[in-house]
Amino acid sequence: MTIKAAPVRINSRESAEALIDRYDNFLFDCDGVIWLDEKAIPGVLRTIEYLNAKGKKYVFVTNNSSKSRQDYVSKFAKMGFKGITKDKVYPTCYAAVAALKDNYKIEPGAKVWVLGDSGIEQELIEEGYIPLGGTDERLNVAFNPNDEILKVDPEVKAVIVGSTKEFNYTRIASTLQYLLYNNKSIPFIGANIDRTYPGPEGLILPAGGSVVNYMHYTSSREFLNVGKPSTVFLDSILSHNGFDRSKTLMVGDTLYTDIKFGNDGLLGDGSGSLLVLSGGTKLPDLNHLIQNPHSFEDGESLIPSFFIESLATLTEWL
Ligand SMILES: O=C(O)[C@H](O)[C@H](O)COP(=O)(O)O
Ligand SMILES: [Mg+2]
Repeated sequence: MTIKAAPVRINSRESAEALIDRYDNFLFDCDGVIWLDEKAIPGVLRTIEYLNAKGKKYVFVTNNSSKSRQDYVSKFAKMGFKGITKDKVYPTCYAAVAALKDNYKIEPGAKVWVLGDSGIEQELIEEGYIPLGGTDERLNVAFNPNDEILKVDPEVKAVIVGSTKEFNYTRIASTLQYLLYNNKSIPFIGANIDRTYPGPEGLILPAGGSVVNYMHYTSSREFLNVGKPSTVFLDSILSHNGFDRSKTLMVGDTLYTDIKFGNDGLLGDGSGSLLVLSGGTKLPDLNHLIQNPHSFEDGESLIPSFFIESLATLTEWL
């Protein structure tokens, strides 16, 4: 068994410069790294501008499925980030639709049931699929066992579940009908496994994985996780962008999604993960992991190569 070295703290000009020089490409998580809900984390924009000036390449990889790539383009622009185009943003609503085609060979034109926010619907429509469920207003009602919406449409070819702030019994019950239909034969795609995410005002909020796992439990069905730490997701991002794995760094705030993504994907020749403490993981959490890696499932794979207070701190040292 190999014991992973303790992460290196980026806390000097030399360590910050060495980190930036070492990597050509950066994968940035969003919630907890770039922003907390609708508020940009102070100073992060300056770090991105610094990387632009240095000619570094980067994309954003978020497990959040609530917004489409186009929505993210608008969100970045509103916060003052320049030149963030659709091809630089990888939310899991996009990854889920890619899985329909690549994993399940479901052709555009098919109907897909959605439990999740509008990002999934928008990405489905963009690829020529027909979303059902999702933000349909008929789901915003108190549960009624005679409701038409509980009747399965036999043309539905897959179910996608992701983050939603509209979680109610009518949505759960209607989604369950599809997951149980025809001997549980309709593919079940989950946008992520995140339990929580860091919201505004220091709030820790339920994330998409809590919705996905609710449906996993109630249906007794496994799901395909298309989000971080999926190596399929990572490989497709690296290949779309022509990023050399050994020169790429993953920057995130969650150990079991972001850091595992970078570590399992062997980024930076095995030293390609940077934890920021501006989101859901705090220093005591990291110390607890380092001291007790074996009390976590696959604990060694959760230990970052580097850590820093925030992405903004990187340029404060330069
Ligand atoms: O489902 C969610 O809400 C997401 O898991 C959560 O927002 C994490 O997103 P990320 O940190 O990957 O941007
Ligand atoms: Mg995050």
